Amino acid sequence: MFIEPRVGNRHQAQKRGWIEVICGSMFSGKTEELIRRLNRAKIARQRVEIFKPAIDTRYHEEDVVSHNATAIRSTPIQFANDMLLLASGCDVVGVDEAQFFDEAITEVCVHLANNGIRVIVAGLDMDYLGKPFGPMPALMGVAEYVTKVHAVCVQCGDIASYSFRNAVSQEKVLLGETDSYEARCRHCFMEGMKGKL
Ligand SMILES: Nc1ncnc2c1ncn2[C@@H]1O[C@H](COP(=O)(O)OP(=O)(O)O)[C@@H](O)[C@H]1O
Ligand SMILES: Cc1cn([C@H]2C[C@H](O)[C@@H](COP(=O)(O)O)O2)c(=O)[nH]c1=O
Ligand SMILES: [Zn+2]
Repeated sequence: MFIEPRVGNRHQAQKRGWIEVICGSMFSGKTEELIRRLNRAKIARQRVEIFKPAIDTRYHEEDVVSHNATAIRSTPIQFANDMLLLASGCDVVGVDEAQFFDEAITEVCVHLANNGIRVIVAGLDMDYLGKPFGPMPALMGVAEYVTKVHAVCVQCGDIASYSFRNAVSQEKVLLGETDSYEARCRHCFMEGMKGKL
């Protein structure tokens, strides 16, 4: 489990920022882990702002909601740059579904962290083809802490790192749940892809 780093006495007067990335497949617990960290920050009376891409309205217009129905209020935004203004004056910034944001998100997160903000970003590391998703590799590169979480393969029960798409669509972006996707291990993902290629 991720434990918040303690800032030593020498730095207590000075606000220090950093970047945390939570990545993995669909159903791996990224959103639950993001909400857990943000709730702990709120308990510590830190000022928290949470953002999600405006396109992700699957469960709720505004809340970030996990597949297990845990939820936290957020601000839907269209562009990563929107965070710069909205996050001013806060201690912690949380971002869900980061894979859907434009490439500018990396620079924005670096800017916020350089200005003393703890930035926690959750997102899919791979798309339905098993390829790196959008800005996630760049975000992992600039992060101090990267946590990869795993789902359970619905085919064999092993740990799952892949999001297998059942729906017939080749669009990179296709919002969905268990109706369109399955968490799968490498072996079961490759087996499923054989039938598609
Ligand atoms: N195949 C699966 N493996 C693990 N958890 C699953 C699976 N299918 C559904 N879940 C549920 O999804 C929850 C995690 O949801 P969430 O945090 O929203 O994941 P993510 O944001 O990574 O998609 C789990 O606690 C569990 O209740
Ligand atoms: C693999 C993959 C997923 N998506 C969509 C499907 C869901 O709406 C989100 C992921 O949500 P989660 O919180 O991680 O479960 O992304 C997509 O658009 N394209 C893909 O390749
Ligand atoms: Zn499997």
